[in-house]
Amino acid sequence: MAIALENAVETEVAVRLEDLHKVFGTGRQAVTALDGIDLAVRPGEFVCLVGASGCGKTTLLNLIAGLEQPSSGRITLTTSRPAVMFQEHALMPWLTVHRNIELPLRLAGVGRAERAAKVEELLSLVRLEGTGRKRPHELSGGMRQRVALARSLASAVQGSADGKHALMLMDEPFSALDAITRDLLQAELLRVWRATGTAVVFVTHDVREAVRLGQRVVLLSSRPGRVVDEWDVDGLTGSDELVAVDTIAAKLREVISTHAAA
Ligand SMILES: Nc1ncnc2c1ncn2[C@@H]1O[C@H](COP(=O)(O)OP(=O)(O)OP(=O)(O)O)[C@@H](O)[C@H]1O
Repeated sequence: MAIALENAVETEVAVRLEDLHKVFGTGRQAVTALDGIDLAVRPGEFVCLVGASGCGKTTLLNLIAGLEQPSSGRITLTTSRPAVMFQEHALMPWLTVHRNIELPLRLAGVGRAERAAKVEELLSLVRLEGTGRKRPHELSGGMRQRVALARSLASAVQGSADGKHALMLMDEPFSALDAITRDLLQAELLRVWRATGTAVVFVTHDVREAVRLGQRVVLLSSRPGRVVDEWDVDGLTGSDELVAVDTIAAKLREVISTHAAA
């Protein structure tokens, strides 16, 4: 069980998971959430994790983020400390948008002038110019998630200032939004991802979202979570994209029904 930080330039892997296990509780109460996960993510790669509810997607992100410790196995990050974005925006309600976004920079000891410039840049990147003085409750749900995205980017990009690759871990960040807002934010995320070159591990139970966003889709089985299959979906459009969605959704249904019958 180890989380190793290595020099990014020496390897083409941003994240490597080797035979990762996670068991919650002990004895008869024990729940095996993850049962031997092997996965590698390249620098700048966008990987989507899909799977049925309870298959361990969030647990996997928490392990990569260092919020939980693995029961066994190895996690290697060549990146700076990963930035995390959850379904709930988790903004500080008493802070303005500007203050929320600059928080990771402040914690990293970045000077005032540089912080201000960076926040302006990030606000423009997520198309929220002019909202810096507002507080979260004055914004729509979609705008709040944009602020959360900007804050995660601040954290990811700041961490990568030392020359390491950036990594963002996203746990169903758009699932609480209405379909139109979700669609817009997916497009925004892709634009921002291309602009920043950060690696992304994105958890969703929505296969369509996974195929639209990801370069690679990884399917996890349910309890215990294992990697069942993966698909290269980079650059698919039109009918190819629809075929990929159908194929992955069929496999997901199969995994769910196998689990239900077990
Ligand atoms: N802190 C914990 N203590 C005990 N069991 C846990 C804990 N966290 C997760 N689990 C269990 O581990 C399994 C995986 O949970 P996890 O939240 O990672 O799944 P998930 O795929 O993210 O689910 P969902 O899609 O519903 O969010 C579940 O059976 C869950 O009950």
